[in-house]
Amino acid sequence: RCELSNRTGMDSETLKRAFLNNLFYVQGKFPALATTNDYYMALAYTVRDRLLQRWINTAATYTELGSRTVAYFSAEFLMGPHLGNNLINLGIYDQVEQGMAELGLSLDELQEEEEEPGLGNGGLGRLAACYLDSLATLDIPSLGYGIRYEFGIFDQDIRDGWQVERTDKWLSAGNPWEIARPEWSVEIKLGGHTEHYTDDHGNYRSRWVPDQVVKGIPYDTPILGYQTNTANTLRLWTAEAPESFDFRSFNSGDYLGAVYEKMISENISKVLYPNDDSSQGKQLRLTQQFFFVSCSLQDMIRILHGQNLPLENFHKKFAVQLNDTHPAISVVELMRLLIDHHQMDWEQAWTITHQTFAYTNHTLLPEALERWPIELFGSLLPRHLELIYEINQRFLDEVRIKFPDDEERMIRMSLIDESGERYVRMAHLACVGSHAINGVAALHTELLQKDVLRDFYEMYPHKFTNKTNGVTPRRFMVLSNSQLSKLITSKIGDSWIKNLKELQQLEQFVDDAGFQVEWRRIKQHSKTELATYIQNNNNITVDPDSLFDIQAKRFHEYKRQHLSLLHIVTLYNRIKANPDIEITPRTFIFGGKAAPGYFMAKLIIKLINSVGNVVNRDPDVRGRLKVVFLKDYNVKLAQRIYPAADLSEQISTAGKEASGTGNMKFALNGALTIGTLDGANVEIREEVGEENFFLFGLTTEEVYHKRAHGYRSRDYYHTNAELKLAIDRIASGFFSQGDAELFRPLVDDLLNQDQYFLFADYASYIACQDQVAAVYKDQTKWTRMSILNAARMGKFSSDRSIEDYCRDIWKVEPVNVELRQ
Ligand SMILES: CCc1ccc([C@H](C)CC(=O)N[C@@H]2O[C@H](CO)[C@@H](O)[C@H](O)[C@H]2O)cc1
Repeated sequence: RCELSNRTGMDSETLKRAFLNNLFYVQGKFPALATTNDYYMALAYTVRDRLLQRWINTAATYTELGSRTVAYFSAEFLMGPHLGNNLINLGIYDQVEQGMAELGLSLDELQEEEEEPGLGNGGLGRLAACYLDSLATLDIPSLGYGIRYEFGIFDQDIRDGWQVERTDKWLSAGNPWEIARPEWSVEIKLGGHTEHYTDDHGNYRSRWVPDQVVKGIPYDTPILGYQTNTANTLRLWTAEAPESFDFRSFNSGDYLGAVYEKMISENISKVLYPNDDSSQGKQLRLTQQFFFVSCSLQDMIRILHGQNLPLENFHKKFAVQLNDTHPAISVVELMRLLIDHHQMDWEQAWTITHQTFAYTNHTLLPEALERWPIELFGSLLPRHLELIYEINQRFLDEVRIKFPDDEERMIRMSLIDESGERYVRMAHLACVGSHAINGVAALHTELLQKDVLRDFYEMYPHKFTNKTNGVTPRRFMVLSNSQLSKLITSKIGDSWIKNLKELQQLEQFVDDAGFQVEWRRIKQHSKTELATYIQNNNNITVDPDSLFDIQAKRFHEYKRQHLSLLHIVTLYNRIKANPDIEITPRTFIFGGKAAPGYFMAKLIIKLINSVGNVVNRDPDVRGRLKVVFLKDYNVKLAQRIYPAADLSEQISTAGKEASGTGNMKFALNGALTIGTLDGANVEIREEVGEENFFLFGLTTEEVYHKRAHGYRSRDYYHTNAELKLAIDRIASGFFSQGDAELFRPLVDDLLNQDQYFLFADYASYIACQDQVAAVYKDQTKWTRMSILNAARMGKFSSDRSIEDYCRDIWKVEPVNVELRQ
């Protein structure tokens, strides 16, 4: 018992003792020799013990009850650093901070030591992480299933203004937050051919004879809820060769051959594809998707059997959410396992499959919709291709009945794209194989139903619902903005952390001068913290009193980072035209990675740094404008940025950003939003009130209309003097030491295509920004709007999103976990 108490006690003394114990017995170090990493590891293991107690009790409870479980299938989980989040959810952050201080250590510094698991690109991966936090906090039995990439999203360095990618060796110092479970390894097949035979009951049977077998090893990470005993599991798969050494080849002197299998297999979970929103169609990517899906489904069948539940109840036990099309092969793999491995008949297998899966679409961009060449697909997954043909046949029979004599529709809806080298359309497979389909914001779901998935909406209107995204207030408020959270709690208590709608109660203090001063002081504090970070990392001095205007997200032309650049150049031109002009001092802060192969996105990063080099040094500017590019934007850096923002840039072309989630995190931290009516901006504006939102730009309908009726961006260039001056300034080479060629591709694209309507939205954007500058001068008004923004963001908690999924799609109930051991 005392040993147990020392490993589960939550008071500062016990924690300190356990910490020193782990430094000694786990790290094998004593203070004189210990490195910061030793201290971090010792603390991590101390916290892990408290997690394990809840983890084991949770698993025991679920096993006993055979609880219905949500399985969240995602190729990406952008978890962020674990230490701080686990301290918050355990409710021991302050005790540990005090304990460490008493030992002469800084908890902040120890947190800095943790390599964040960057197992995702952006929005989709981070949403999965927020959802795991909410599932546990709401006591919903759930499993996250994905890939344990050896190398996550690349580390971004900036060299001479250009993005440079560095390998993300996140596991090099070990990972105290995971436990390997080799005992639950499974094997998956790849390649080869299929054979068909009649079994001794006269049934027509198929078998898959692979030409490669790979082992999948699960690594489990506990996901603790906030102030609850529930700790769910994130199960990530690593690929290994079944035999790590082939002695036969070795003995025949073929040393390379001896480890060839090992190398090939391990490549499968080697690295995350760094593309965000454009499918490359690489074989390894499909192999990765099939690998984790097959491992996960086999694992779920093992769990079912372990709880003596019949396979026929698979869909009763598990609700599987497909996080975009990346795991869509699941539909076929479950059919194969049920029919080929468990001799189930087609109808029953299909009923179970259809009722198990639900599909979330996260993007409208055509280039992001995955479709696999039949050739590639069939060579890697020959049995699955056969099953897809069968699924397609039966599906098209259904379509023909509902829409007779509509060949066009058949061709449009088929799982097979017959054009070119022929392709498998993964979004179609996901729609046909799922009982529910959802978009991630009201406007996005509407556009899916009206456009991208229109045929499927007409075929299955009952399947479609909207599930507006959300974010976890634990990491993005309590952990990353503790001062603001403490102020809020001091006014309305702390139950807002689990019931974000309660933030609304802050409205009663909106005109309370003392509260306003406190609110502004805390924002100022966060801005000063970020200013220090910028000084240390970018060697740029920024004024914390200036308006912090921030755009932090992946680089993509539809997100229009180059539109806010046009604003910066416009302000600069105004100053150059009249240095005494009255301008609200602004600090423009950018953060975000570009997919390594995305030339235009990388050129925009270069342009930001080039404009910064000139503007930040120009004496005429007198420090009134500063441009900062914060490198290596990730979850850890995001936690520094959201609390320090005055203005949140959400300026995508209407109809392009499915939802956005950064927009929610900025507003929850008191930033005001300048944005278009796109994605979740629409709902944010509805909640906070149009008078507290800086709206500009074309609506989705107007964009459709302009695109349909021939849009000539050059006309805007010729009719808007400030726009022309800004473009000419860039085109002249002024920001590139006179090299007019450098940014020509960007300028030419805007003058000739401008497929994202920057020029069409320029005037209204600039006018809106001038309005922003005017309001910022009235700090009382600004603070009032800032308080109202945060107070009215309750809807955008990922807890609300998860409650919607549980009610409408997963039909799953919370399970209460007692700490019995
Ligand atoms: C195949 C390459 C690839 C990789 C990732 C993706 C993701 C769907 C891109 C993504 O992260 N989409 C973002 O998802 C967020 C969560 O729903 C939304 O808030 C963003 O608007 C959407 O861009 C598409 C294609």
